[in-house]
Amino acid sequence: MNRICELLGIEYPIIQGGMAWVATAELAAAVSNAGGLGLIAAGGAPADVVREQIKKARTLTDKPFGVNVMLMSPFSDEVMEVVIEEKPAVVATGAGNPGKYIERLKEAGIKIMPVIASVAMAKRMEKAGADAVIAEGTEAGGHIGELTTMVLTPQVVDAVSIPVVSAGGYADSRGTKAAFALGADGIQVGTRFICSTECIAHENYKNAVLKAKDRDAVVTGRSTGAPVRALKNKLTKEYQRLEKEGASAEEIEELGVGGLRRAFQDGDIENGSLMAGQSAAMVHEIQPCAEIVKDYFKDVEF
Ligand SMILES: O=C(O)COc1ccc(-c2c[nH]c(CNC(=O)Nc3ncc(Sc4ccccn4)s3)n2)cc1
Repeated sequence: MNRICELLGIEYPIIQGGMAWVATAELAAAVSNAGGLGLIAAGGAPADVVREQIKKARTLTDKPFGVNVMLMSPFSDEVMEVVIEEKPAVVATGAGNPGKYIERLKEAGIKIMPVIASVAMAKRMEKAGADAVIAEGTEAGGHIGELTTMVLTPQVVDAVSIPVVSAGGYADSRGTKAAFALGADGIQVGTRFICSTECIAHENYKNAVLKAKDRDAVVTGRSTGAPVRALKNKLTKEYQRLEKEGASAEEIEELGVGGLRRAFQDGDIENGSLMAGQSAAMVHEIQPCAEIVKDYFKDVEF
């Protein structure tokens, strides 16, 4: 039995990435109904919004689903309180160290799967009691680490004995086979699910992903210590100009605030932050989640 399927009680060892603004209850429920594990993104939302999303997901699926808590959010403490009360099957975390929450999450019977971008962090999370780790390579969209999926995954597999989910750059079943060859127990996918029928991202955002070419998912913010991968547009060019001129972190941050909302809600594909990973160039159609999940496991033994 596949260790991720066993741990989470799911049919396919695929997790939908908890992308801020993009991963709503509708998307998470669709992926869970398709046999994977859907994650509701807490993103930067306040606790009551997350509670309402969990309740909504419960009306849309009776399969396991989770919540992805972005630890850079100013609301992360109160969001975690709601998660401990509402008890979704799983909590994934991003952009930080969930160590201080792990004991109470375990007491609540919730599985914990932190995203990590280094071997040291993977070891720290195993020691802290995580049930699995999501090793995310720099190919991923959004806030990223420096190591590629190809070298991070096998090193994390060698470093910990808990199940490893590999994330970053997975676009089709060739990637799934590669992930298993690298020793992973499952994969996490974000970008391709933006182009799912059930995702409520603006059509312009989805079309920008469909149009992306191999080098269009660029990184900004390395100079401020918060590297973020998004599709090349006026905003990323402005970011890169400021960074080249040695602008302050505040000036650069200022540019990014509201970037995700402008892209996701307003469909402003020039001034919005079109967060997406390098797999965008391999996404060619908008499909229902059920078709996407099946495609990742076409002719794949697990
Ligand atoms: O050492 C520590 O304390 C923590 O170390 C870590 C360092 C990095 C990570 C990490 C890397 N990737 C992830 C999971 N992915 C993400 O968290 N991706 C994200 N995308 C958009 C986000 S919201 C945002 C908006 C503007 C600027 C930055 N972020 S968060 N976590 C996790 C832990």
